[in-house]
Amino acid sequence: MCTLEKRGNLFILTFTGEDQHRFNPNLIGSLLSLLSQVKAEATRGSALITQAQGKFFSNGFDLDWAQAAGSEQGAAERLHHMVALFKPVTAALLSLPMPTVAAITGHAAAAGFLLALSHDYLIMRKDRGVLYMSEVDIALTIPDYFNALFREKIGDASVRRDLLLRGLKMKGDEAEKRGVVEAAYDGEAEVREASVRLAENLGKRKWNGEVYAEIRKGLYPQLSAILGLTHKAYTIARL
Ligand SMILES: CCCCCCCCCCCCC/C=C/C(=O)SCCNC(=O)CCNC(=O)[C@H](O)C(C)(C)COP(=O)(O)OP(=O)(O)OC[C@H]1O[C@@H](n2cnc3c(N)ncnc32)[C@H](O)[C@@H]1OP(=O)(O)O
Repeated sequence: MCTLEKRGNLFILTFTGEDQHRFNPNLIGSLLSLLSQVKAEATRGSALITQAQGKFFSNGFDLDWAQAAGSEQGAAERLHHMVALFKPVTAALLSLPMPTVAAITGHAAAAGFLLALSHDYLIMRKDRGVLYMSEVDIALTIPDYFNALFREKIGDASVRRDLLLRGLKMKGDEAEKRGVVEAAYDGEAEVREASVRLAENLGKRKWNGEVYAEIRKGLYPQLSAILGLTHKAYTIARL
């Protein structure tokens, strides 16, 4: 379940409840719909914070839903279906006309990590929660847009290797030290407060959202191309 709250200039998207916030077609659909609402209601000064309740930010795709297909073939088809359904979520975040912050107060695994990394800034908890790409441990290959996001957002090849090839469960301290997250704090409250502070400060710059989104897409050209995001040039003179 996910909800959207407007708090001044901030849009707060929350995965509610104490479960693992696993992505299945229902939750992916809700997420996409809320992101469309954020885009529609965006104004100069808007910013998005994505957060979660409980011990997980998100534990990735809902493999139980995939297995419920009742056969190996069916499970693979459902998994591929979720991969395809989730791609527009990444595209929506990459093209959102406002700064975005992921407030990671719990575990972010696989597609859950990808969702966090699709934000401009990641604020993480130190004392609980890991960033973890479990695919190598559960024998799943990595979809093209997952790889593109990691390649373009994590510059250090050894960090990408440790996450994707070693299945490292990276805690907040290390994630901050190795440049995967903007900052890490002890305690849930500190993460939420820091995320709001950062989002409000970014919002105060009152950037043109369309230009902001175009500059972001230009930062990640391979990912934008894989996501089917076109690039427009804007020449809006400062009036
Ligand atoms: C067009 C279509 C083409 C498609 C083609 C594509 C290819 C085919 C498709 C393949 C798809 C690939 C992409 C897949 C994406 C997915 O999402 S698949 C689903 C993946 N999800 C998972 O595998 C789940 C992974 N999660 C886990 O393994 C665990 O949940 C966890 C994250 C490791 C957490 O484990 P858990 O046991 O729950 O941990 P805790 O109990 O919370 O913690 C354990 C102990 O550690 C302590 N702790 C936790 N964090 C910290 C910390 N930061 N600092 C200190 N201590 C910490 C915690 O307190 C616990 O301690 P104790 O309480 O003392 O036990």
